[in-house]
Amino acid sequence: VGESDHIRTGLSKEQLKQAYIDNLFYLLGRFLEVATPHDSYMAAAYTVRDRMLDRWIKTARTYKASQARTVCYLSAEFLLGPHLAKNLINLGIMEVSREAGAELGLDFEAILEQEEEPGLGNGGLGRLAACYLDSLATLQIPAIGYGIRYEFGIFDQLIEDGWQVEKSDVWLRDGNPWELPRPKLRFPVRFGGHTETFQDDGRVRVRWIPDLVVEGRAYDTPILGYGVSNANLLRLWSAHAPESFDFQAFNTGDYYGAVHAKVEAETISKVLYPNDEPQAGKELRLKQQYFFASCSLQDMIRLQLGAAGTLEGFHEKFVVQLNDTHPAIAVAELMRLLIDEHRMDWEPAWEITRRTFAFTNHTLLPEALETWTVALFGRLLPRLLEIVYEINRRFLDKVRMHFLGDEARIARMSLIDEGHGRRIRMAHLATVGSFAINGVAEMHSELVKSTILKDFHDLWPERFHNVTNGVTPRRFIIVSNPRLARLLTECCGDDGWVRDMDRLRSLEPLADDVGFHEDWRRMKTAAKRDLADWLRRRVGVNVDPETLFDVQVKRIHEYKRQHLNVLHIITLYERLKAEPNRDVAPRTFVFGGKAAPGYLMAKLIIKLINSVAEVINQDPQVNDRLRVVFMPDFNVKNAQHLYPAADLSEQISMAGKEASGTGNMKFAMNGALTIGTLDGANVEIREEVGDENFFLFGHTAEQLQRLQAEGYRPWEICNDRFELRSALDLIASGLFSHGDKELFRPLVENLLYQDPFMVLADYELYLDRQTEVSHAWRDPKHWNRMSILNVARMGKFSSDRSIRDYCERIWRVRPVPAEL
Ligand SMILES: CCc1ccc([C@H](C)CC(=O)N[C@@H]2O[C@H](CO)[C@@H](O)[C@H](O)[C@H]2O)cc1
Repeated sequence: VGESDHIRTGLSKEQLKQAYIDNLFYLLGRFLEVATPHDSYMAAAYTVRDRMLDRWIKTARTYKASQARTVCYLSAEFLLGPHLAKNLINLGIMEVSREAGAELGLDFEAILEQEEEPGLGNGGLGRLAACYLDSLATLQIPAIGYGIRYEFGIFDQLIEDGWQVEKSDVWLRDGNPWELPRPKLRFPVRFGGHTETFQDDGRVRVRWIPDLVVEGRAYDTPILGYGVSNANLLRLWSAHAPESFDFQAFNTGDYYGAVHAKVEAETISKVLYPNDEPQAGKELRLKQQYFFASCSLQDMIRLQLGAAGTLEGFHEKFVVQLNDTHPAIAVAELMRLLIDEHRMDWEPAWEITRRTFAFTNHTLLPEALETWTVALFGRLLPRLLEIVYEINRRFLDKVRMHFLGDEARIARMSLIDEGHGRRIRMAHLATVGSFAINGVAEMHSELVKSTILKDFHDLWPERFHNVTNGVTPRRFIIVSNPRLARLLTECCGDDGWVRDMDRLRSLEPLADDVGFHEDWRRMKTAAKRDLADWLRRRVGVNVDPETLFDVQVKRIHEYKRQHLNVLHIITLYERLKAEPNRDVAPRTFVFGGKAAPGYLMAKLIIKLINSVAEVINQDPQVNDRLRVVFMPDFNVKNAQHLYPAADLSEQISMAGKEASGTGNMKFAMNGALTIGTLDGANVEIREEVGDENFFLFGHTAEQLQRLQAEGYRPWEICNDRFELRSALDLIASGLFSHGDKELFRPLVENLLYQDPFMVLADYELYLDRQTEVSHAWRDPKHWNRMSILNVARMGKFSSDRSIRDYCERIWRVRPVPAEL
């Protein structure tokens, strides 16, 4: 029976309908008439999964046969988003599935809405990992994503009385049809205890006697490429107790004792840490990091021994990308496995290790650079501490030889920060153990070399690279914005742009085509209407699709400066109150984003946004021209409603703080114009789209540094900026807090007397640029021209380009097409 006509792999409408009915029947014990929307979703998911497994098995067979060099992407976060629509697109069966669903009387949108998104990440770093998995499969690069199967992902965000309220994310409640448990694939991971040395045929070896051993079990999720047969693997580890029930304890009536080991073990993969920059430094976090690093390396060693029977050449078979410092412990763990478990000597083990790892840094914020106290690290991972000490001893010997007598440099470069209570610098461990280090945008990579890793760049300039981030056009154009996707395919003549986005340049000549402008305006307005409907249904707020949709969605953080955006809104409000007939382009401000639960200032900013919204939206004098909305629970699923509908994308971080940003790329790819600072990837977006098609404002990173060096006194800025003074006074007056002058005092005083992220310094420049935006909006022909040129010139920011860069510059891997 040929592939195509097999009921479980065929892609024809009839085969999909039959497969759906069969899955409803045999997997869910349901039939059409009684199936609930969730049953329908599960049956649809299994129908799609079968087609993916078919490709996955053939891919695995092809990779095995070709002994292909494999990229292993180690990340504590994978923000995948809902699977169904994305997999239908990548299989090329979205349209035929819609038809099949219609003929079966199914509500396709309702089925898609059913899916609980796997929120196994916080923000940029986790979503980037997901985009990269999509591009690795689409480019047919043999790759494995390794991470943690958190039982609870990023919290669901409710807004109650304007405040963020966190609800646990029970994403596995109704089962997950996209994963395959691999109960037999399990690895032991040790914690605590002590080490002891012993003689082993004339050599001193070390054994680690742990006082806790947990078991890592694999759960596999196929990741299918777009328009190819390759399906790669995402392997997530879940923690279990080797013995999940202690019968002896039970016999003695110690019921808690009976399940203690089980509970303690499972806690390790229980929940994602919801912090998006500041390091928690919690023991459980270190346990999580070591747990998945160890399971992943043990799995690679199993594959290597299975394929080659030796660990020689391990670094030729595998290249391991460390997604920030969260998996950096892997450097020491590979040494432990090679030396202690596979009885290799230090030197050959180190040669393999340092040729295996590459490290990506995603942030310059000092509080996000992870360090662990030697005390905690040593207590939890005694053998790893010994290995870190030895790596450090040998490394510092080299540094001493290179920089004779420069003890200050030695202290700065050491893996151990001897000050601050002796802490292990994970960024240094990752850097010393890697053959390549990269930042995530040109400006950021330069700052990595000139600031946090300067000493290492002085020592190893050849190891430092830049790979500017990218996003997958499959999810962020085709799934999110099918109208735009159709228009682009029409203009380009085929869908080649989906895998080669530079082809969108062929849109440029249409930037002055009146007819095309009409198509373009219709596409954008329809997306804005969809968002308006969605916001009415979900948030209960009415917005006018004819207004300028000004959108800022990202994690809430002071360096991202959501509060600068609010100051603009308050100033507009005051201007309109003072001069009701003032010519202000009607705007709808949309905010969204989660705050780390312990980050009080970020939570206060959410409250301020909702409080300002409450006053403005109820003010009949202005609410026809100003409307403010905070969209709750910003996640991948909800974001897909926003990117197509935005006219203006707010990328207003303090210059030098946002490593790259990726939301900026998603908005510009969907035709939004960007108002932004010279920060992260904004710099490159402006270069690509043309500075005449980008609303740049603000001080540069150098200018801000100089301002700070000269002694920055934010309160003085207010003295001769009346509107700024007035906006801050209005907040302090209690207007937005029912007269309570205390509520926002911490925020107002922070801005007036510290303002660490230079909000006041950039206020006037921002407002001036925003005035220009309003003028530009008044000229739809000009606006649409800029919008079309933005999309035409965003090819560089496809994650396919990023992955090609990694393959050529760092990983040295080549595509291995899987044959169906
Ligand atoms: C220890 C807690 C913690 C958790 C996550 C992180 C991430 C590095 C934060 C993050 O997501 N950084 C973002 O990474 C994106 C992908 O490269 C960039 O586009 C963003 O600029 C950067 O803030 C730091 C510290």
